[in-house]
Amino acid sequence: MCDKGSMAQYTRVSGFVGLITLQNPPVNALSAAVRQGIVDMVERALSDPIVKSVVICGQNGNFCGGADIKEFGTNMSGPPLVPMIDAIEAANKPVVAAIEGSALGGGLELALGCHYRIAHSKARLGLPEVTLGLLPAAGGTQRLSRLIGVPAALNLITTGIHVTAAQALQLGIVDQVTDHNAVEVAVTFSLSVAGQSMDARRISTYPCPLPSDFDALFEGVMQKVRQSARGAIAPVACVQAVRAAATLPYTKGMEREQELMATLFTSGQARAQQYCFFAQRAVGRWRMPSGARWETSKPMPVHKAAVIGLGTMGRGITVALAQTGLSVVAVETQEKQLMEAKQAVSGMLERGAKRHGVAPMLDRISYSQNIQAVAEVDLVIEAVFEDMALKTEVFQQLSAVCKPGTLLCTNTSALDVDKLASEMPNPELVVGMHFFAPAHVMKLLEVVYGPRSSPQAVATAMQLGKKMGKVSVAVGNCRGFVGNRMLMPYLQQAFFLLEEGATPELVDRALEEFGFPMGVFRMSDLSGLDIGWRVRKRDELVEPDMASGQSARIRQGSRYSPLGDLLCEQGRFGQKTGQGWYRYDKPGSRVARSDPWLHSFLVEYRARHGLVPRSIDHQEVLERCLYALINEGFRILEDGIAAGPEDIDVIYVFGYGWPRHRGGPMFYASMVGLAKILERLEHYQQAHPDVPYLQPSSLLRRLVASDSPPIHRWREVIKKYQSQL
Ligand SMILES: CC(C)(COP(=O)(O)OP(=O)(O)OC[C@H]1O[C@@H](n2cnc3c(N)ncnc32)[C@H](O)[C@@H]1OP(=O)(O)O)[C@@H](O)C(=O)NCCC(=O)NCCSC(=O)CC(=O)CCCCCCCCCCCCC(=O)O
Ligand SMILES: NC(=O)C1=CN([C@@H]2O[C@H](COP(=O)(O)OP(=O)(O)OC[C@H]3O[C@@H](n4cnc5c(N)ncnc54)[C@H](O)[C@@H]3O)[C@@H](O)[C@H]2O)C=CC1
Repeated sequence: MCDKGSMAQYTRVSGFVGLITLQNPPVNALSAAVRQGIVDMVERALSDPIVKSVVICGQNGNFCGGADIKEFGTNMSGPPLVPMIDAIEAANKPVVAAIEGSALGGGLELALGCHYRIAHSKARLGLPEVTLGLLPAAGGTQRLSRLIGVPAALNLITTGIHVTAAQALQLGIVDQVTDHNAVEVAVTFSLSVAGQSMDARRISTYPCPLPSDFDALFEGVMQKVRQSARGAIAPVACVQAVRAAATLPYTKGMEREQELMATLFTSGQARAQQYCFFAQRAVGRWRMPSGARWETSKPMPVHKAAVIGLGTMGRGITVALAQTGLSVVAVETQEKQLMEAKQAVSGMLERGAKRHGVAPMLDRISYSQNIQAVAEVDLVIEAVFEDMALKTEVFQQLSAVCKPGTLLCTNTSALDVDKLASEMPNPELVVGMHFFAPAHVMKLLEVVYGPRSSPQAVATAMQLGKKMGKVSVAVGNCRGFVGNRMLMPYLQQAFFLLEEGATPELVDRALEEFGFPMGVFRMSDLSGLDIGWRVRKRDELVEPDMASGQSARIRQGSRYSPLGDLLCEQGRFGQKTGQGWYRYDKPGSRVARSDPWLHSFLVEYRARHGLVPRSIDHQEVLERCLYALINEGFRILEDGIAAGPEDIDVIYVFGYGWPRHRGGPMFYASMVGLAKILERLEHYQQAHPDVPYLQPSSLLRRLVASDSPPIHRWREVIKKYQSQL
């Protein structure tokens, strides 16, 4: 017997079992139609006298990815989840969830309403609502706390992590894990408990086990989430909801869960985080200005890869490639570096393997000092010093050594990828693969294409990035690509603010309160001040100890702050030298302390240049630093370097610590209001006419003139703008 009409299919199997299958590909999200289907089919199964038990599963080996996130911004209709799940729990016939694939968010809440949960060994379970700016408001906070206890529930709900079936069994979330067909196992099991009372299986009736150190536990977790979430409200609400589970009867706890969800549901933070969810997926559907795009570009197979240069980046890239299962040839010319790299790579692989309970992939890597060793690889990632002449030489050697068709990638952070390609016999095989440090940890990868890069080369780099677990974004070739290019005006404004009266502490505090894990000066100290100094020297911006007065702060016709150069001249390179914008107890130590020397230096510097310090507030810091960065984002869109605002936002959230609950710089601009951003940029530009970065971009003006359309409609305006250029 079978009813295929709705988005929850009903079949009677094994004679007496009502099997309800959710059907909403690709993840069986609980859309209004699916919820209606479940309500109808559960009612049907429970009222059918022949049916003794019920099994709920998902189509195509995937239980349920939770509520349909696309519905959140709309007028939601259809049956609500809470009464639907309550009705399942109240059923007088056993209801068993057969979990294959994912049971996430509302999907897991649905399973928690069932009397038993049987999971396939490859299944993943979790309550990831916090990552969408929400909390599990279909009873998830109340039932999970009762089922697995408060500490474990807090961990799952405040982090949104997915657990494996084995971990879920250990925690007590599922009753059984199987390597066989989970639906068949669930059907057989459901018949074995048919006719029994389900009173002891209704989680909502369980008492919530209280930990002995109750207050200390909640205080500790609250402190932790406040520290790591930096202004995000969802993790705090999650802790409050679990606390309600621990202190209130179930119905009161449910009321509290709903109350907290109501605040989150309509918040800007939830909109921002849900935007990020879809933006992260949208960047995979890349396109190039030539019209080449993801669907029509076939990646080349990559089984064996090489890394050239085993410094900071090369080591991380080697680890990431090996962890993906590829064979890696790692080449380093300096013997000492090679020895150190071998040790470092092995250490990273062993630590990673221990964390994930797998074998380290040490035997996947072969080391060499000779570039001839890469003859048979499918793809090379070059990570030698940031020097165009050296990179050109290495690429020429690679062209001679590698088999035909090998893809040649550079990890340059700012050099001209197209210029490098133009020196090669096969420029179509050259792309940038710009990883972020540490390369085996950071999620972002910018795949940089030039006008000569073939779509196949871009597709291959994008696919490899995905396999490596990276969020890969295809971007055009320009100085600094997307991320580092936008960083320039941000850093510049931070320097100017110091000249005008701010301190590194004040600027950093404003940015950290905004949600960055580190302010611009603490971050610069961590990365090393010498990196920017070297770039500025190459750009001929650095002048030896200049005279005082205005002209000392003008370079190439624009305002310039030599503050960073002056620190470097003193050997203050940041954490590695124990001194930078802050002081550190010793070189390499991480705790940044206020430095009286730096404050006196700033006072003396301002006096020398006739600068009268003024009081600067957080608002000005945010507007000057962030709006200048956003303005450059608009220029990047104008130039076609990024295909859309989502690409920029994903780069900033995954590579630069932009707080996810603020959606990324371009989304943030849309929330602040484009007219306001334009007005403030015009205001600051009038005050600082010698700063080109504050000159509002034409695209920003155009968008404001078009009544500031919502962010998902910017692409239309950009396209029109570009066609008129
Ligand atoms: C499931 C995954 C792990 C699969 O991963 P993968 O295979 O890699 O595929 P993807 O590329 O990620 O996805 C494929 C495709 O599917 C889309 N998609 C995925 N999940 C969803 C989803 N849940 N909804 C919609 N679409 C989804 C994805 O976007 C892709 O499509 P594309 O974008 O076109 O490429 C992985 O996908 C994943 O992790 N998914 C998300 C899982 C998740 O976060 N689930 C939680 C969802 S939130 C939830 O369940 C909420 C609740 O439980 C609470 C419900 C209560 C709601 C009631 C509201 C009441 C509020 C009261 C307010 C009152 C206000 C007032 O008073 O007025
Ligand atoms: N360090 C960072 O945070 C980031 C750096 N990058 C880029 O990655 C590249 C490498 O940077 P780092 O790893 O920081 O440099 P690094 O200085 O730590 O390492 C470079 C390594 O290349 C080796 N090398 C030099 N010439 C070689 C050759 N011909 N063959 C083989 N090995 C050679 C050197 O001996 C050294 O071990 C640069 O282009 C840099 O701009 C990109 C993103 C972030």
